[in-house]
Amino acid sequence: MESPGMALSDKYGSNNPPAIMVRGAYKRYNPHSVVLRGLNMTVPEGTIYGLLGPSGCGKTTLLSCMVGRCQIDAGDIQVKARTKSNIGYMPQELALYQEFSIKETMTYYGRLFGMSHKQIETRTYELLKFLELPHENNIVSRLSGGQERRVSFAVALLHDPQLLILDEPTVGVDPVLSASIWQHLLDMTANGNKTVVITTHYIEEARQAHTIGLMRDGTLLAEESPNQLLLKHNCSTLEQAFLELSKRQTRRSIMDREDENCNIETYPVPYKKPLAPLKPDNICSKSRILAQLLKNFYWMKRNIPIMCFLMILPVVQCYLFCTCIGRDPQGLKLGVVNEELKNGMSSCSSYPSSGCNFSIPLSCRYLQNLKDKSYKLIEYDSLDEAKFAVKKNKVWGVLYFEEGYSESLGARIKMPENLTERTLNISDVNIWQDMSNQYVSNLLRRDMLSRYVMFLESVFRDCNWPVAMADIPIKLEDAIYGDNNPSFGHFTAPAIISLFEFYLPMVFTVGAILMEKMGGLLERSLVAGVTVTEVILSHIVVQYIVLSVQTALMMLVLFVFFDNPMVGSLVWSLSLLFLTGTSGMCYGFMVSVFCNTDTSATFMGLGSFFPLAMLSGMIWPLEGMHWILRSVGWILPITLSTESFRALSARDWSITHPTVYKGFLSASGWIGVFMLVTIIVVKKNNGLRNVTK
Ligand SMILES: Nc1ncnc2c1ncn2[C@@H]1O[C@H](COP(=O)(O)OP(=O)(O)OP(=O)(O)O)[C@@H](O)[C@H]1O
Repeated sequence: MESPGMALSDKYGSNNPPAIMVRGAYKRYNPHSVVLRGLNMTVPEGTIYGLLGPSGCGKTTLLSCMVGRCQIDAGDIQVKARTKSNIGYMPQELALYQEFSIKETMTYYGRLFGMSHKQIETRTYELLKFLELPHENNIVSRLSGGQERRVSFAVALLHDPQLLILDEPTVGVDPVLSASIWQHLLDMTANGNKTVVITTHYIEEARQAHTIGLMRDGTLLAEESPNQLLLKHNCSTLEQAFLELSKRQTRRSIMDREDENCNIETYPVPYKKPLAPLKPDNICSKSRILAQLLKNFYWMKRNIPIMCFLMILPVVQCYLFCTCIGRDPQGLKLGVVNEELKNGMSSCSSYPSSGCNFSIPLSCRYLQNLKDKSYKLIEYDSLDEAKFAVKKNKVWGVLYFEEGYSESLGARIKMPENLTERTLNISDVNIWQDMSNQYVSNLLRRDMLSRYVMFLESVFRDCNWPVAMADIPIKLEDAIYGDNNPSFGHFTAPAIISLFEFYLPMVFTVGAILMEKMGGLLERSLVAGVTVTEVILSHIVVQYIVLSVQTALMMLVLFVFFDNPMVGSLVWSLSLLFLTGTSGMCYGFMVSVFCNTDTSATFMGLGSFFPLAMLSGMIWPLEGMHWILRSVGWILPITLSTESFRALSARDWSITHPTVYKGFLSASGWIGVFMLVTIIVVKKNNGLRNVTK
């Protein structure tokens, strides 16, 4: 049986060579969804080819394969306009940057096609006039649906391509304009140089096409000129002809199924090697990179609030981190039961705060020391009452001084020979604590001990005894690295900056790539000839500009305003941060090739953020983790770089120190891993393809 599309030129006697030839094309998205089933199609050069068929029959898929958006699994597609810049493609989705003005849109695509400023200007003027579009400064998102569609059409016509592939260009366009669009297409093809393939749902308007391909279930039912089609099937409308052919196809497939000997059409196994996609003119072109950069800057110009947010976010995070985390709690409440002040003795305020007198309540001097450290002391009459207050969470602990505390302490210090166990007990300060909060309880213990030593030293000083005798016999000398009184912030500041340095570029990259992927924008640019290399290069340029500002601001906040230690080489520190930022950006590329929606990217981003933050030794030293988790932690992207940054900032170790260079190696290694995975997936998907429509 003759297959439509196989012998078109014979049937029509057309001398035109084919501009597009499809032979035995098979395509499926998954095993249960075969979209093209051995389709044959011939588009003669210099003609309009109307591709008609019900929704879901595979028209868009076929056009996508023609322009290289996706690849067929088997068969052959030959497109005469070999390079992408000779093709004008209008996808079904609008695929326009909503924030751009019409002029910016035209400039971007014009630059992509290597047009000069003057050429873009002239062509934009012509197309705006012809398509009855509003002024070029209008923003795309503020146009009506039909106007947006016309802008999309104008983009496809902009560089006056040899082959126009239009997926439903007349949807939402009024009949008058639709007629003039068809007239324009007829004029274009009149001299036989330009070819148009067009899909439309308005079957009757396709009567103006030179050839009509009626498509159903992934094959062509017929491929004829409109008149021949009507004559052959004795119909007055194309719609009737299509119905007639559909009925025949349905009858045939029922008969095929009933006939045991019939070869039921199966998917070709093994697949033939798919065709290479249409190539751009070259892998990397200056004009296309410039166009990409231009587009990125247009985007930034139109999204100033987002850009400000991206700059301010790390500053605010660092500020909040330094002010909220790592500082000692202030004004903690402690209960006091002081039996020394009972039995008619007045309050602490009536006793001197110095002197070498053990018959006045020395407990008051110790308590004063605690008050000086911002503790709030609440007096209770009995120990039971005070302990109850701890249980009721009114105080964090209770200090108990027995009657005769000061005399017993004096006796203990002077060590008389008849010192009894009882005297020793009375000279103790008894403390009960709420230990449910590890950080607060440890802090209380630290302060109560250090303040006790200070108190004893002051007593020894007043009594003219050697002050050193009051201290425990351990001498903490000056710190070799870091501050003598390090704060938690000193430990975490390098981790915070590494974490932000990794995640901010990741978020920015995923946001930028997904925005383009989801709206079909990236695919339109890829069809227009942009290469993945160019997309990545132009993104890197913009990313580095943003990252430089973010890094400078974070460094200012963390190391200048909040004075966290930064004693090492600024050049190496910044280099390490940029390397970490680059690995974050590459991670972003990887996430964007795996994810097609914001939601999946958010899950992937969040899903990796928390384990990374926990396991990278950012909040807690790695030595405190279970050895298995510690081993995992060491190989994560920011662990070694954080350690390296700590070594640089707090210890001024040189690049030759293993801790420092391992950070650089780790960040570089991760860049390699992320990019390798990205490239593999991109190659597998034939570009940064979106599997959604
Ligand atoms: N990315 C994809 N992944 C999986 N299935 C897809 C994908 N794109 C299209 N399909 C399926 O392939 C079939 C053909 O879709 P296609 O968009 O090519 O049809 P169409 O003829 O252009 O339809 P319409 O006229 O409604 O645009 C549909 O069943 C659709 O669900």
